[in-house]
Amino acid sequence: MHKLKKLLNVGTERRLRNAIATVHQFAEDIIRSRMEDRRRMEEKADRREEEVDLLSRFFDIENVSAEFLRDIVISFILAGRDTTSSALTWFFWLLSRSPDVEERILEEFRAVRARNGKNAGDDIYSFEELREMQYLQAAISEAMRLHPPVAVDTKDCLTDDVLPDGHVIKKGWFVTYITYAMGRMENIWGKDCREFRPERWLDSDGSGGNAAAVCRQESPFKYPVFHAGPRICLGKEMAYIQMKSIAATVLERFRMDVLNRDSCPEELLSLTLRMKGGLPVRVRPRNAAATDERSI
Ligand code: HEM
Repeated sequence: MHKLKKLLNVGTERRLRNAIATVHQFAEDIIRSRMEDRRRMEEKADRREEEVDLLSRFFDIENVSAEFLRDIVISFILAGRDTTSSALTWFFWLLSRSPDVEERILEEFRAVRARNGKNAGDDIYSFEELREMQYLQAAISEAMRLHPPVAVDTKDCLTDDVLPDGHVIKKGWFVTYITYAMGRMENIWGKDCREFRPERWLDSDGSGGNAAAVCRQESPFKYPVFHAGPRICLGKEMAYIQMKSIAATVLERFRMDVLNRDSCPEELLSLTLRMKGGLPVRVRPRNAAATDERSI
């Protein structure tokens, strides 16, 4: 039926075609506006290397086509936006139920600020300072173990194959792995697999302000949150930097009181694992009176 609908451009196929056109237009507008910025900067001879953004770097590829640029923009928006926001939503919810974890994260901020001769709230954290935040890295990794942004992933087999464990796969079959289930399996993560325990990621337990504790890099085949093998997520490092930067900036300045934190939010499985209804929170500046607050 869908082939007929496509030929006649009716029903769901018509809606799909219109939706694709909207997405393409959105991406093309971003490219046009970036190209104009770049032209203006070049006219003013004001193009500093460190200010060249990711998209502009693709402009420099020889014979790059308009379609290629458009698809790059769409890939990065689809792959990089909903994933990190899903991870942070679940992270903030888990944190609201684990005040001891939050306190350890705040302790880490204080230690990083002190090491770099700064005070809380001075300016946003530098790339190097974010790297030093190994406990925060562990807490975010642990949140994504329990609530992976890409909870289910499916591959289409191009030729007959045999998996390492001997399973035969035929051309055209779909193979699905469920990252969500793998993150909660006792034989992978141990008896406390359902607990939110960032310490499981640290090479030493790091308690008592031990700055040497390092967040372990798990095998992607044990922790396929970013997929594994040759098609592993290209934005993994960028994703950690973004998430740590947002978590650090928000948590250092604000207290996030999650409303209904004792009820478990409903999970919505789409391309990413979303939280039904979002995460309503009451925000107030740290160290401010309880009355000075906003709900969002
Ligand atoms: C918490 C955040 C993120 C998670 C959990 C995540 C997860 C994943 C997963 C599971 C895949 C494999 C999809 C598949 O092949 O079926 C993937 C691919 C990809 N991701 Fe991410 N991602 C995240 C953030 C980002 C960011 C921020 C970017 C870029 C700005 C990005 C760019 C990409 C790209 C380009 C691919 C395709 C790689 C390829 O097919 O060779 N991702 N990601």
